[in-house]
Amino acid sequence: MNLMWFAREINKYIVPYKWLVSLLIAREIFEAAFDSSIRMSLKFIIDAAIIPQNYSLLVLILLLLLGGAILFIFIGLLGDYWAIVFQISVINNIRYSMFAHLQNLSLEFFERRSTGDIANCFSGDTEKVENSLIYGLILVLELGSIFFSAILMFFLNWQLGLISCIGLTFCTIAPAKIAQKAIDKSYQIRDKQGQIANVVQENIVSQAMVKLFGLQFQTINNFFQDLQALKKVYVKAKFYSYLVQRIPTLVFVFVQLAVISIGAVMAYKNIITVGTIVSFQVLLVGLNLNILSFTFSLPYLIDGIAAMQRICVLLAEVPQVQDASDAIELAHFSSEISFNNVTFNYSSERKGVNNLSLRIHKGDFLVFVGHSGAGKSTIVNLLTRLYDPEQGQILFDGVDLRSCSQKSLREQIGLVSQEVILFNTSIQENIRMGYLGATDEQIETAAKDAELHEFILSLPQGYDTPVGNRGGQLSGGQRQRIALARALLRKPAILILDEATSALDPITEAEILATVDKIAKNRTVIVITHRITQAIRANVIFVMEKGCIVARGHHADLIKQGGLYATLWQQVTAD
Ligand SMILES: Nc1ncnc2c1ncn2[C@@H]1O[C@H](COP(=O)(O)OP(=O)(O)OP(=O)(O)O)[C@@H](O)[C@H]1O
Repeated sequence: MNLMWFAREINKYIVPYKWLVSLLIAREIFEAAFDSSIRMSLKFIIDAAIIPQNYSLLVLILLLLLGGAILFIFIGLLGDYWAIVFQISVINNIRYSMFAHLQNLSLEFFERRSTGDIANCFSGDTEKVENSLIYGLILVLELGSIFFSAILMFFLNWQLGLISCIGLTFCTIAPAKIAQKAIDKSYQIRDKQGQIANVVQENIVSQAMVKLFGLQFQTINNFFQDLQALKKVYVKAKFYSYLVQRIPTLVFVFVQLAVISIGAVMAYKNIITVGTIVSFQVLLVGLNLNILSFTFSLPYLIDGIAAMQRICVLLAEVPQVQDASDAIELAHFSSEISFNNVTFNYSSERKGVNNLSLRIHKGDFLVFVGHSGAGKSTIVNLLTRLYDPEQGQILFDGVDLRSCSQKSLREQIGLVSQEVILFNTSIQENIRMGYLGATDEQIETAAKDAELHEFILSLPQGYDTPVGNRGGQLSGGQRQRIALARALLRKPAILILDEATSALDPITEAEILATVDKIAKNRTVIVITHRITQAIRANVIFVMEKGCIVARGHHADLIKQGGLYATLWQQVTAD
């Protein structure tokens, strides 16, 4: 059983709450000691007080037990409170570490791991770890009680104590092998549950499509298959878990039987007193309860270990794009960005760009055109360092992007993409995400630049108007303008529009492009587009095909060259 591994991992999150752990352990020790003392007191009550008729000793023992019981209740309640504070502190510590780690992971990770599965690490997995903490504490308590009982058993009679201890050892060793299997299977359950969470999440966000395409039957059927797969793993895992739970109790029945028989014979032959055999039996009955409670906790611990393994896998993810330890802060963009023989592929099947070289000068208005999948957005991904090139270099004013901090690069870039991400908060707060330190006046200026201000003022709640879930209460054009205002709030040296207007109607598109033209005067602007008519405004056009730049120049030059650009232009103008 990976108990030691689990203890080591969980310990990292427990360290700040060591004082709570000490209090909880002290409570466990007290409770275990008191529990055993009650069982043991019978020997003294019978052999030293009842049989010799020593009334004052009997009263003294009972008073001591009463005092202990009052303390037991008080410490028990206090311990429950400490345990609750301990659990939520440790679990929140794990959640915090995971969340902070996620913020540093590269885009590649979020494309590889499903959202529902990641979310499941925060809810389902942490819940399992939380349970394992609760039951882990019970386990420690029961182990403490078992330990105290074992000492008292030796004290009462070493032969019977030895038989009991051998049996107890077997009770704990026997299920260890199965426990490892149970943990492995439990890990698979957690994985399957992550997949199911993802399916549900995906289904909720794509309800419009499910309904329009009549996919209800198909999705229900697929979901049923997923549930069946979960059931298969679940039954196996839980059966192993329950085996781990059952074996100690079954073995202990034989230990009890052996002790009763041998103890009864010894008492019959006057080798031990009646008080000893009664106390021993009470200890054994108590021990049985301890073992029941101990084994009841094991499945929770198994689930917790599997969940912790998943959490550790997530925490072990290494960001593909990282700042070097000696990363430098980029100065304000002053001259040029150059791509020198850059090659990048998302995977062996997914080609990005191939041996690509280009220059972007300060103040340029560049447009990248080309068919879908030509690699236009990949250039933006590389320029913003969402990915690093496999070969070649990207130099920003002569500094390799790999050697500068991601923050100092991204601070200089304002990006508006086709898919606008808005948070379910007010218009003002959505714009503020562009620069958290912005004043209300700066937000207003950005909104004016994006020609959004008048529209916002026409709303009853003005800048405080909520945008709704994923900006659902606004039109596509309004969402794009918010995204533009957000990008402008950063006062970016480089403004990138990646298919930012592709989804808009021609009138809204023309309005936004006119706004961009005005803004472009003091900036470097990069436009990625399918719509070749937008290229006419550029001072340099890059034509892309299959990850390469196949032509570059002004509109008139490219038309003269007669390649892909001219063909695309002809197609559009012929329409
Ligand atoms: N995140 C990603 N993971 C894997 N492959 C990707 C990813 N993004 C793009 N690709 C692949 O890289 C290639 C270039 O894609 P890219 O998005 O750069 O093209 P594009 O010219 O911008 O296309 P479009 O105009 O359709 O947006 C495509 O084959 C695409 O399938």
